Amino acid sequence: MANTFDKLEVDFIDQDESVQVVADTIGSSGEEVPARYVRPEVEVDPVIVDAEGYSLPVIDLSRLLDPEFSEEETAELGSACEDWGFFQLVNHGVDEGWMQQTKSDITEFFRLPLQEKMAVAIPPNGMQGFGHHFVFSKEQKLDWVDLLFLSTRPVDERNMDFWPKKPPTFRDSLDKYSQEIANVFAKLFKSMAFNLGVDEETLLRAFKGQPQSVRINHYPPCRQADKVLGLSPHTDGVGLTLLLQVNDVQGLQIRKDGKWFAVQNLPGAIIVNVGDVLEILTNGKYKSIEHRAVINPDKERITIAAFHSAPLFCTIGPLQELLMTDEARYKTVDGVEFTKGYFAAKLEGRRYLESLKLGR
Ligand SMILES: O=C(O)CCC(=O)C(=O)O
Ligand SMILES: [Fe+2]
Repeated sequence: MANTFDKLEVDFIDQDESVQVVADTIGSSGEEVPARYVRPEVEVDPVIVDAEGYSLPVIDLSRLLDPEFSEEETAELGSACEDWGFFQLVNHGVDEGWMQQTKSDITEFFRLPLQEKMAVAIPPNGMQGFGHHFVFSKEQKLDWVDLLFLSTRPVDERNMDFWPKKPPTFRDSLDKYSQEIANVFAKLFKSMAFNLGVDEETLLRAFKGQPQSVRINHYPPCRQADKVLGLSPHTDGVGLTLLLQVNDVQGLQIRKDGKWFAVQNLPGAIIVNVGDVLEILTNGKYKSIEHRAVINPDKERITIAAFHSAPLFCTIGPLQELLMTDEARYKTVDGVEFTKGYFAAKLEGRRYLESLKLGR
């Protein structure tokens, strides 16, 4: 069955080179970084480290679910989504065995010879598979990353052509991981609905069918790490993102008070962030915050981001229940328009969300 991403098949972009592989070409060599990867801003941008009195909120899922503590923890969750748009989730209950298996299968996939990874290469103008998204000109700046992007839910919309067959356990472990993460997502949404004072069903309806996709990021090391970016600054065009670091190399930075805050991922914690769609649904109460990924000079870094989106064929706008007490701060658009607008703006270095804001 055709997947939502196949339906979208990016007709709005003319890609000339869908697969640009960093790792197997220039990743570990000591040569000069090619000009199209050089980002002069990385060296000069101010970065906040933990010691400066900032610390990323930590939310405990077991407390959210425990009647004795849930009210207190839900208030913490709300503040984290309002003030930071990011938090670390501990005691999330994701099966440790599957988490480890997923991590080792992902690592093994990226270790395969290029030829074998190309078996699931992103086709021209496609979204799913291994490679690099939206490479459409020789002048365009590129991120220092090779990714594997897959649509994981609804299950019957998966396009297995892009799911690696090697290592042999890859498909099974990603399937289980996707289910575990979908469960966490549903629990978080329940608490968020409570915090927002809206009916749980209303919020879940906005994510009907629980569409989920994963972006598995492989950031090769780079001798001149302060000249490149693994992922350039962006916000996620989805509801919620759950990010797992596959190895213990840090690299995520988030926008805080005009500087970049370097996240120190707690061992085993999942990093959760609010995306543009949730900012719109909550009428701006929860914030979708800009973030980026920096590169390590010696070590590769691997992460898996699970995106929970609104279905493509739906409308995205502030929840009606919130508009009883507040005026709409964002336009309502349909899912296809939103997705196209998000990617088109991103390629121009703009934020689509800004053009949806009302009353400025
Ligand atoms: O790898 C990271 O630390 C960030 C990943 C991310 O922001 C994304 O995939 O959207
Ligand atoms: Fe992101």
